[in-house]
Amino acid sequence: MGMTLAEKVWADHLVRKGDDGAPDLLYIDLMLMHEVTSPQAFEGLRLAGRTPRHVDQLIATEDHNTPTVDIDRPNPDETSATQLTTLEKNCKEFGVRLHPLGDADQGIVHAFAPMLGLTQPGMTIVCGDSHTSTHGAFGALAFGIGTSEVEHVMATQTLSLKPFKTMAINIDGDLPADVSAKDIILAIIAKIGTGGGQGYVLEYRGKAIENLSMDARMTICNMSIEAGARAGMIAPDETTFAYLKDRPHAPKGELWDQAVEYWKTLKTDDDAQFDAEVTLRAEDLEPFVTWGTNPGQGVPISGSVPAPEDFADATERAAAERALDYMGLEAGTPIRDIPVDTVFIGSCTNGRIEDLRIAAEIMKGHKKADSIHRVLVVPASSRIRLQAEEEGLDQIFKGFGAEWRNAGCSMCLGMNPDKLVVGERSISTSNRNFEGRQGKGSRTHLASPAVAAATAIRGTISTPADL
Ligand SMILES: CC(C)[C@H](C(=O)O)[C@@H](O)C(=O)O
Ligand code: SF4
Repeated sequence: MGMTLAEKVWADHLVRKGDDGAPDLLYIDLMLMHEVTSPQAFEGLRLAGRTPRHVDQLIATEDHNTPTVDIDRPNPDETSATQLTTLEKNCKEFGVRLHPLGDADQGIVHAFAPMLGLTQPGMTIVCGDSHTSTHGAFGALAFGIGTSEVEHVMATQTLSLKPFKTMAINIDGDLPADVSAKDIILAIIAKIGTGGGQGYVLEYRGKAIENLSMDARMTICNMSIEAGARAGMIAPDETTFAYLKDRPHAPKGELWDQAVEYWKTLKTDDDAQFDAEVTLRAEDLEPFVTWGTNPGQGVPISGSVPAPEDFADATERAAAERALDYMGLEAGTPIRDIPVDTVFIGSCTNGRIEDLRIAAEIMKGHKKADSIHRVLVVPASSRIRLQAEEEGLDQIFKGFGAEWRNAGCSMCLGMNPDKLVVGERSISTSNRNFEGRQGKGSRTHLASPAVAAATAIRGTISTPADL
């Protein structure tokens, strides 16, 4: 029987097969690191008197605790400053490459690496971060790991783990005009639930996926974790190769030709069997917005806030009740009637150049609604910021009344100065809307850059079609 893409990458990295159901030992090609989940791993190595086994297969950046304004001044938050100086000291001591704040290639860990051509088809890639699934957009087997596993990979460049089950997510047909990659993944999570992908690697397939750009594919794979999956993958193709060509760390010359020959083999065999399959019709999709406190509590923008009794499952009903209370929403309220206070365009889900272009195109010639307190536009990496400035996007954002920021995780999570205050409601292009995610008592609605931009103009949750 044939093999799926994930099974092929797994087999190509098998150091040792586990006996009688024991975990396999898997070789890890690349580990990405940031300031939050690396200190303990470095300390573990130090205490054991070890050094990294392949230091050239490790690379770090600063992204979670970094400010996005006044980056040349001392970090206003002592804990954040300590996190960042600790990473700098550790990388210096152990010889790990680091792109710190202020470096031309600094950025969110899941944005800077693909842009450097470090993320390549067929690789195994890990990071102490749950959105490492982003890199599966290139046909890599990429997944988040815990701090003790970060230490294990530093010391051995391997990981002990059991193979993931495989789930095909088929999306055929053509996407309607105002439907984006973010809407696809929010619809998938709403369909299979935040636990639907538990133990699986999801392979996104079908014409609608093949027609997507690499930025859009990264948006989809990024949120695989929000469906409970370990990883998300898309088979590499000409779109992938064109994105990677001539990037700093991509293979060059003869090595490029050899790499592309191998990369072309990385697709699921026609006779391969997935453990599960889910199918959505692209034509059925529309812009999606979350109403609740997990990424699965979302509805099409034409819908309304559901009532707890709409949920047959008792657990879901109780979760909906709690979510409505936390979000301060009434069942039956049309999504388009919900006013927001703040708009955040950024994160490793939707902070790339295509996302900024979409938002700028919608915001051009408009001003932010008077009812909107703040619009933050935060590029996912410094290179993206420079690219956006070359294209004049920053001028559009500033003319609109938005704040144009330096690269970082920013308001995606409340771990740096970019936070919401209690009760403040945002429309956010990030990937999590948990209670307190963007700051204590914050209320987050997840949506695409197009919906965020249209909402910034109208003040209530909107799509460009509403302008
Ligand atoms: C800080 C890090 C461990 C965390 C994660 O991995 O999810 C963060 O990136 C997030 O998005 O909440
Ligand atoms: S942008 Fe958000 S989701 Fe992505 S790595 Fe940073 S905190 Fe995590």
